[in-house]
Amino acid sequence: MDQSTFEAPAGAASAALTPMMAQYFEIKAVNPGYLLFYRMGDFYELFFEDAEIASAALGIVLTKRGKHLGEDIGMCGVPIHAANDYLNKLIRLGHRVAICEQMEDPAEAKKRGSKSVVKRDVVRLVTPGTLTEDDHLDARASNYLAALAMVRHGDVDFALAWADISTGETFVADLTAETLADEMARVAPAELLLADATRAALVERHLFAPAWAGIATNIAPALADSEAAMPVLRSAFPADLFDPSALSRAGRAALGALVAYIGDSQKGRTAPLRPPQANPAETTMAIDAATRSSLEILQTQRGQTKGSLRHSIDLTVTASGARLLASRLAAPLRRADAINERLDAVARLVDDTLLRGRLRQDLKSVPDLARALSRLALERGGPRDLAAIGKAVGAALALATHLGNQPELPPVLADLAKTLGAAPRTLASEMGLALDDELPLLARDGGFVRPAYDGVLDEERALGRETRAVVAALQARLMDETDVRSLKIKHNGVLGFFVEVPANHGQKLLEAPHRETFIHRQTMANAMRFTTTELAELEGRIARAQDAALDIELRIFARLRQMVLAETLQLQGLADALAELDVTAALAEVSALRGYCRPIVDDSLAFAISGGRHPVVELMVKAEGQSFVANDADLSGSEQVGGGSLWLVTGPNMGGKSTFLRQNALIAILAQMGCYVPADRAHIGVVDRLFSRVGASDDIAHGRSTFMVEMVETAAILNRATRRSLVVLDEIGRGTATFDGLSIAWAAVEALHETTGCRALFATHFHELTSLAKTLSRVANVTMKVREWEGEVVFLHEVGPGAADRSYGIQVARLAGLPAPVIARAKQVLDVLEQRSSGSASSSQKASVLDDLPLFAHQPAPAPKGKDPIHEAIDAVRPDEMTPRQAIEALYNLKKLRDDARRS
Ligand SMILES: Nc1ncnc2c1ncn2[C@@H]1O[C@H](COP(=O)(O)OP(=O)(O)OP(=O)(O)O)[C@@H](O)[C@H]1O
Repeated sequence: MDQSTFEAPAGAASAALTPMMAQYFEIKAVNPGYLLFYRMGDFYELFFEDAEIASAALGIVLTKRGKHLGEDIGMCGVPIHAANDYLNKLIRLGHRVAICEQMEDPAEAKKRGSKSVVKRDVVRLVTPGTLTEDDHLDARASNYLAALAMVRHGDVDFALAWADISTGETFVADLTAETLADEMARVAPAELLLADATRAALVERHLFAPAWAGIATNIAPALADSEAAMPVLRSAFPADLFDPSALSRAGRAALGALVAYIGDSQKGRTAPLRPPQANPAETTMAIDAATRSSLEILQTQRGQTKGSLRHSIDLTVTASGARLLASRLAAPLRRADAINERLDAVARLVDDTLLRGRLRQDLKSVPDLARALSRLALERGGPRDLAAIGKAVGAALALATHLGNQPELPPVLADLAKTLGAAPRTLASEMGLALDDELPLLARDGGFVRPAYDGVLDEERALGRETRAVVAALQARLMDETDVRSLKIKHNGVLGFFVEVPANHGQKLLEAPHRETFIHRQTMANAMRFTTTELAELEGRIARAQDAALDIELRIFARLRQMVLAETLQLQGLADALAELDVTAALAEVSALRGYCRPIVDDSLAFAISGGRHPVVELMVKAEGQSFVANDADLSGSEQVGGGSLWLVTGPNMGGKSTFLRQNALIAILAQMGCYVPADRAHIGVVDRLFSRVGASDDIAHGRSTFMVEMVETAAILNRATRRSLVVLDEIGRGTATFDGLSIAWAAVEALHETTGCRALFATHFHELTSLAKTLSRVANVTMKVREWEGEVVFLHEVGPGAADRSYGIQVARLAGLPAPVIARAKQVLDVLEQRSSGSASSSQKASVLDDLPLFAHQPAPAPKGKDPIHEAIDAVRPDEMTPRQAIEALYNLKKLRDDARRS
């Protein structure tokens, strides 16, 4: 333990710093903004304000340790063995932590003088975007660190670079003011690096989303400099795989900042970043932030995975497969040939149940290769990570054999078989030979090398075991010599080996002749402890054997680690292949289990879905024992006719409009990510951009009303949608006065039809809009069918041609439990308004009818009484006065009345 002290010496001037305090302040000063975990023996201690923050956040005791400038120094401590949990909690709460370790043995420091302080240094900065440990990460989600850079000249405004250091994936993309928010929504980084000037420019241009404030880390402008970035990037990536000069200035600046920040946070350890993929969005379907949220692709609008599209189709069996599935869902493809290649692979596994089952079974035991590799590279890995690599390689080879035995594999599967088959076999065999079955988390705990792997290690271990036998023999001898039968040789961390006798025999050993042999160490309540020269020598031999064995094990660990790191690129490729195989098999599984169909995907402007279902609502409805009603949609068009078609969807609230709208957007996403779709048949001409505005949203944090948000989003659609886009819009114009709203909706439909020519579904309660179908050739009216029965509305959830004549809002309000007087009053008002708009009454008549209506506030309208025979029969029933027989008869009568009513 470090003997130096943190406290100012008693009586010293209050400003005097002990050497340790000086060291603390020095380290703290170069790591501003971080809570400093300052290692002292078996604890990380936090001081001053850090201690106050951490004790409040972690619920641990805040104590005092001496004074500084006349004030108490607050302190709290975190034991080393539990540090990970505390760290995790702090990071989740948005704190950043600098881990400061002791860089030498306290004995070393002592050699320099009794007052010397143990050398300490920060070995790692822990931030939300630089996590690598399994305890800190969600195994099934990527954890991106992103850097945003801006240049004020040239054609590119912004660039975003992002990487997951737990897997090495790295990307960089040029962005414009328009695409910035979309890309941020797709990447969803855990931490965003940006310089103050960039942030200010974004805020000024209303481009800084409020949510980014919570993940933003301010970096020095010099870090995001396009020139300074060049040497950083040249040394980070192999020249033959990546040429930084091919990037835009902004791209270089962003990527340079990202790499430099990662380097700094890992304090010299190299994260295994892969050569960056540039501009990944160029080949994928553009989906803006509002659409992602509206369609609940990766998470619901409440931020939960359950209930999202991902949750409903994720049948992957590995963590890396789950991460890849999520990134494919977030970025469906835009090229028909690439999509069809994926679909070919899925189709093969849909058809071959046996092969699919076998692959999935084998995949289940594949460990997370990419994350194990990353930890090893960052010197944070242990024996279990080595074993994971060996196991993954072994599994890859087995999978390659299953696949390789199959005739005529589609290209994607053939490529996967090739990559898997080329896995570095020696790693699997070496790890199998070297590593034991039960492994410690950390190499320094030792005991992980399998017996018979290393001759010298076996010898040292045998020596350790032998000396233990010698200890047993010594105990027997001492027992005989002293004639104390209860004498024991024991071991603890403080004394090492010692002889223990019960208290009543202790005196005997303190006296001649035994006192020549036994040296007193400790007196306990019930026992007395001694040592002997022989025992001390033996202890030295055991300790030396243990040290020697551990030393050999650590050298073996280092060699195995080097073997693994030498194959980094190949192992990363292998991790990708394993994830891709898992995703392909999982999509095939979901397609087969749920009766999805293979979509035809081409470059036409088709969008023809027969028997389409909503992948999430279908599961929910089925879980409630009901069946989901499948619906067709046909928005197909062509260049010749001026583009795609637009369906105006009318129908009652709760009739299933939103579900129908969303299901078609989700079908497009699933098809283009390379999955079968929930439909009987589907033909989709590739969609370049998807827009979906379904369900109200407001943005109070941004100071914009629901209507304002709606208009901003509608503007984005009208400005950005192309002929290839799919637009799904729900009730545009509902948030303002009726006529304003109607006019806006009317003009938006005309613009989509006449100018954009995209394929669109447009749900509305403005029934006036349906007359557009008469004048606009590619507009068609459909409606959600309902049936009315005894004043109740029954939703059929079926889409049929035509327009709804009513919204049934009042019936839905009654279902929702609005008080009966309110419902009755609403009906009266509706009747008057309908008469007025039908023009059957003169204006003075209408006014007087409205005036004559009893006002709800003064005189609640009576709840409507049942006048039909069923209600009358029920009213006539007096259960207390009935015999069982009469009750049965009454029941039969009621059923008969109900049947009569149905027939009429
Ligand atoms: N095709 C369907 N088959 C079976 N049930 C359905 C179907 N479509 C919708 N539903 C059920 O009806 C409920 C309401 O659907 P939805 O939210 O789509 O209605 P809506 O017409 O958009 O209503 P509102 O206009 O009030 O938003 C769903 O939660 C679901 O339970």
